[in-house]
Amino acid sequence: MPPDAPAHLSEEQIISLVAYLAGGAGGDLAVGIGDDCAVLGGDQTGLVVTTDLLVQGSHFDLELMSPADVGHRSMAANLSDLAAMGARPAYGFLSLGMPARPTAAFVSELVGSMVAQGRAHGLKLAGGDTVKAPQVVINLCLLGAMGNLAPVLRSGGRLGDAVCVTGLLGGSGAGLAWLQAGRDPAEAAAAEAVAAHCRPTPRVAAGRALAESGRVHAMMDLSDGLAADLPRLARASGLGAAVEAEAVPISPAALAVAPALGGDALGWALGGGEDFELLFTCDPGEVPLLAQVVAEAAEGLTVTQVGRLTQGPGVTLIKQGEEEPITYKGFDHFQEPAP
Ligand SMILES: Nc1ncnc2c1ncn2[C@@H]1O[C@H](COP(=O)(O)OP(=O)(O)OP(=O)(O)O)[C@@H](O)[C@H]1O
Ligand SMILES: Cc1ncc(C[n+]2csc(CCOP(=O)(O)O)c2C)c(N)n1
Ligand SMILES: [Mg+2]
Repeated sequence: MPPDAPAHLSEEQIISLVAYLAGGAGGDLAVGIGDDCAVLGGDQTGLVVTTDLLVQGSHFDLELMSPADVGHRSMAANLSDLAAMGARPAYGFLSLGMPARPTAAFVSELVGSMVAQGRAHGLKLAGGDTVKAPQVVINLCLLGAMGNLAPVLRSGGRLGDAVCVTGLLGGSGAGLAWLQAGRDPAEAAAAEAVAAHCRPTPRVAAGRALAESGRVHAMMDLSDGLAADLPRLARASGLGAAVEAEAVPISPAALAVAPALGGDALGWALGGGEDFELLFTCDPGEVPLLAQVVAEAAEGLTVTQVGRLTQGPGVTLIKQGEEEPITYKGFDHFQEPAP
């Protein structure tokens, strides 16, 4: 253990410790721990690999959503990491843990929805593992193919780059808050937010089109929220970033439920997580062209410039002209609750 390790670790500190123990990329591993996917080299050149573990109570609550929703979300979360590299989904491996006495209806709903979401993006389920577990746990490992394209990494950002996001942010966090407040998911005002949370759309075609354009410098997907994910992209690029609060494309779905829940729509947009939109950087002059590329690839999906890459250090939020360090927090599994 490193001598300066704190007693209790955050999610990010755990990953740093694992990366320290595992050692970095090299040899036939082109990109190891630290990006959305590992990038294989040597005989496996052109393949990227991602894996995500989803656990009842941490990532989904089967009291609040259907097994089909859980299956869809699990596959979407993983496909989103392939999208972030510009990869084409290829093969999936599903490891499933379930309590005793699982029913055919439950497995059909969960896995059927997962397979349908994968197939819609060209992915074939090719294997996995099944065990009894105290609660439902789902691990997907996906392989993506780059073809003749180089994967778009988090580390390619350049000073002065425009920082852009696809789509709208905050809908998923708002939908989760609605469900966790015990509100009726069928209520019209919340339908869009609940759908954003239960049935997110991974931006596979947009990610591929952005990679194909050759004009994107760095890219990742937004799983923990802009407030957590942009610092990762900026740090990987050796830079900082500034975000204009007024430019953040807050989802109308989040704005619609905020008053009823006493919630903060900007907070969901920056820190709610699980929107699974793409975050990318490019020359500021290329934003309109890339917006067109994305709109054509993904049925009118929008691109919004939310800020720029700076010398740093760190990420600042510009609110009504005032620049301050970003205080919104993204999602961390091991975050201690506020005292
Ligand atoms: N237990 C672990 N062992 C090895 N590598 C890990 C472990 N946990 C995370 N990583 C690696 O650390 C990096 C960041 O992981 P993380 O799960 O935060 O990925 P992400 O893409 O930021 O999030 P998401 O998977 O939600 O999109 C990835 O390269 C991932 O493969
Ligand atoms: C029951 C329940 N509680 C909390 C959340 C919120 N949540 C869980 S994981 C995550 C970020 C991405 O995860 P990871 O970093 O593991 O990929 C977020 C925002 C949820 N969806 N369901
Ligand atoms: Mg990711």
